[in-house]
Amino acid sequence: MGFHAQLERSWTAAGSMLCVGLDPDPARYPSVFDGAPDATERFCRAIIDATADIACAFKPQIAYFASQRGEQALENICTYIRENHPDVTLILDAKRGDIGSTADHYAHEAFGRYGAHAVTVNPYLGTDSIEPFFSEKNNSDGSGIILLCRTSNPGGDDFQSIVSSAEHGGKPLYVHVAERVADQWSQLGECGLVVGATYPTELADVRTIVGDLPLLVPGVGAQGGDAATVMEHGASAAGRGLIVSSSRAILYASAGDDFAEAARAEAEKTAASLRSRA
Ligand SMILES: O=C(O)c1cc(=O)[nH]c(=O)n1[C@@H]1O[C@H](COP(=O)(O)O)[C@@H](O)[C@H]1O
Repeated sequence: MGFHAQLERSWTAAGSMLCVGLDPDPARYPSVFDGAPDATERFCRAIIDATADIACAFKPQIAYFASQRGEQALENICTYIRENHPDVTLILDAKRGDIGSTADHYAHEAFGRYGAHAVTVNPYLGTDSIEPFFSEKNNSDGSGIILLCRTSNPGGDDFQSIVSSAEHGGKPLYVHVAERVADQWSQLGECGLVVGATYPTELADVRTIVGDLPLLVPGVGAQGGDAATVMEHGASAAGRGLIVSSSRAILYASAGDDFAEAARAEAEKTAASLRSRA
């Protein structure tokens, strides 16, 4: 099943557009995991099982695993999600982007090794850096890419808000990205875009440009974005179209033995603001 069809299935099954970000930081694990060699895998599985029925997506962040030599744990967790929670969309947050010959390997990593339904990709190397993600060799299941458009961090302004010359339309760079994805890259394969919850005006602009394409919206919870505002500015005409991601606020809702229950309670609170209207 392709990325977009999988996402429709997930929105319906979860009844919400909440994505739980998996950013496992050993320094913040509850003490029950002290000294456990498989702590990362067990911590993530506990969070996954506690939230799977109300989450449309899980989004593991690859750096959190790679920095602790945890690629095998990531692989196991991805397999666990695909096998035990098939209704939930698996998004690998890797923010890849490179020349075609290298992008080929990034695509194989995301879809072949980790079995992701979609992977986050940096658009700035252009069309030939995107094509390998959609080649038959790397992607026979219709997996998708989610392109960074207007990121949630303040420094996103440094480049993404620069307005092009009149010759190029006199628009901010993130608008050029949205237009390119909507008009051209969506013809190559199934796409989505990243727009931070912390920039609701830009979120509304991007929604207008890209029609029904899915928007991954990080920045609620720890970064201060508001879920209800995201719904208001970012939902598609059908009241769907969003993957609203929160990581730390859910993962570390409690440092005690009740961490999984606390994670669920926090996830429920956010999901309630993100109920799809369709
Ligand atoms: O692509 C992303 O997921 C992403 C894009 C963006 O613009 N901002 C952003 O915070 N993220 C990721 O989303 C997660 C946010 O985590 P919390 O702030 O703890 O919810 C991190 O894993 C970030 O790497």
